Amino acid sequence: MAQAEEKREENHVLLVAFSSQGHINPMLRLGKRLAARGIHVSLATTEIVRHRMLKSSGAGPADHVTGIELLFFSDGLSLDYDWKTNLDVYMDILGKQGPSNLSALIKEHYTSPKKLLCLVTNPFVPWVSDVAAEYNIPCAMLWIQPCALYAIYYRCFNKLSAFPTLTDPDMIVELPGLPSMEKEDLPSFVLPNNPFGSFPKLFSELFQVMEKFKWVLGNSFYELEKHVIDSMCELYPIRPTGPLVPPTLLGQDQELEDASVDMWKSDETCIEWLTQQPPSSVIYVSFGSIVVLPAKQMEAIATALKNVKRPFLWVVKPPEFPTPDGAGQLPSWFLEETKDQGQVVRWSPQTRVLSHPAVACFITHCGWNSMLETICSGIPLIAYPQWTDQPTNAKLIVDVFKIGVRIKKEGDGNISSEVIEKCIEEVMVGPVAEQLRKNAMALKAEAQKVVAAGGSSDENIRLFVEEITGDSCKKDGSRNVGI
Ligand SMILES: O=c1ccn([C@@H]2O[C@H](COP(=O)(O)OP(=O)(O)O)[C@@H](O)[C@H]2O)c(=O)[nH]1
Ligand SMILES: O=C(/C=C/c1ccccc1)O[C@@H]1O[C@H](CO)[C@@H](O)[C@H](O)[C@H]1O
Repeated sequence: MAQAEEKREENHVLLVAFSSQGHINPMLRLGKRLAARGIHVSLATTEIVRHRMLKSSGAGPADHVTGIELLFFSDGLSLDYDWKTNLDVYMDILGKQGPSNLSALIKEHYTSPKKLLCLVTNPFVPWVSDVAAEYNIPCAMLWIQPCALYAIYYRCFNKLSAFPTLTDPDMIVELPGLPSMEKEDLPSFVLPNNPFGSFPKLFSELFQVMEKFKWVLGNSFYELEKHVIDSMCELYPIRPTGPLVPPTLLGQDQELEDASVDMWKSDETCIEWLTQQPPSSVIYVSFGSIVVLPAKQMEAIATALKNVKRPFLWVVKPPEFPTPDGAGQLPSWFLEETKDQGQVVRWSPQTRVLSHPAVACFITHCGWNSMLETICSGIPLIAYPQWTDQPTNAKLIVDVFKIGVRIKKEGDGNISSEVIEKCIEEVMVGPVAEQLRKNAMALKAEAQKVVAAGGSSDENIRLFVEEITGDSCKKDGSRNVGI
């Protein structure tokens, strides 16, 4: 047997991730923390990731990320398939083709699959637990959104609490460990008018068979979400092991190397530009890798940035599937009229941007990775959520973590530039801004503590490793540090 194969047999965990950067990177970072405790780790995802990584780096085959081996399987579709327009079809085909393709990959790469300690999956590929069962391997899930979302979906899809319906769309949702939530605060997938049917179906199936997952790990930390984490103890516990962000943001760069993939090439010139700006002066704006804002909303943000006359750095990622209505594009006047005020890039080195001393606040779509990176950088947020977990993440920012404000939509669903300007001023100057900054700095300090030796997330990882390697006497998945 070749040496690499021998290694795979011994103390090995296979992570399986959905193809988005925001799903793969927390998995890889969990992988690094397992590797630091002597586990051999590989990550399997779909072919599109290999393709995007090659495009972004222009380099040779992407088969390792700082010691973690990458393996790829087909999602059953061509690389240029327009998943954005056909989201439900995409999820359906992935759910049908993924299991057999992953199973074949495991057979091809592991001479004795049964010897794998564990498969770790994430919520958009829940069928991985069936592949694990086929080989009699235990399965864990890394929940890659706030624990609050885990609790909401668990209660909603097991019908343990009342949620809005077509006949009562405006009801207030009351759940243990969480503030009262209006429909604007709920994840879009639990709303009766959610247009993407595949996600409620996926989550409904997933949350009714949670016992397929021996462990549920979370990309969050106990001290950030203690009430809602405690509320799940009696139902199906979640063990927070995060924040799974680059070690530089946690003061751990000396002891831990980062593992992450870049699907888009970042424009490093913005760091140079940031260095020329006064401390805490720049408004950073980004809506992540997927959201494409309608032209009217782009116009409102552009107008607000120009009017506040403060330096800004705006990530405008060209839409993967452009439309003729100008969605996701800057208004034609913007670059010329703001050329001395700010910078626009197609993709930024976000974690370096957020931790740069010139950055004052972040206007964000509230993707959970962006939120954790901001928490670890200690700066306030301006929330402009769009879909999936983002509305709930915005609610947490404002009412639970108290580190930001939210841009409220008008009755017609649009946003006005005046409202955005008000939000910017609120987080930049005055007593509210001061309090938000204080709270943000306190959470940053807490985040550093939980991942350090003996911190709550570090302990949860230690327990998990003990249990998958059989070094523990108690294996019922219920132990959770902080509870
Ligand atoms: O210009 C950008 C915008 C985003 N990101 C990274 O992309 C991820 C976005 O994940 P998130 O969950 O916030 O949102 P998604 O893109 O998945 O909607 C985060 O890790 C960001 O640091 C980046 O590197 N450069
Ligand atoms: O990264 C995604 C992927 C969404 C997707 C892509 C293709 C087909 C279906 C769905 O979503 C982001 O994930 C983050 C972590 O779960 C989350 O916090 C962000 O809000 C999502 O935008």
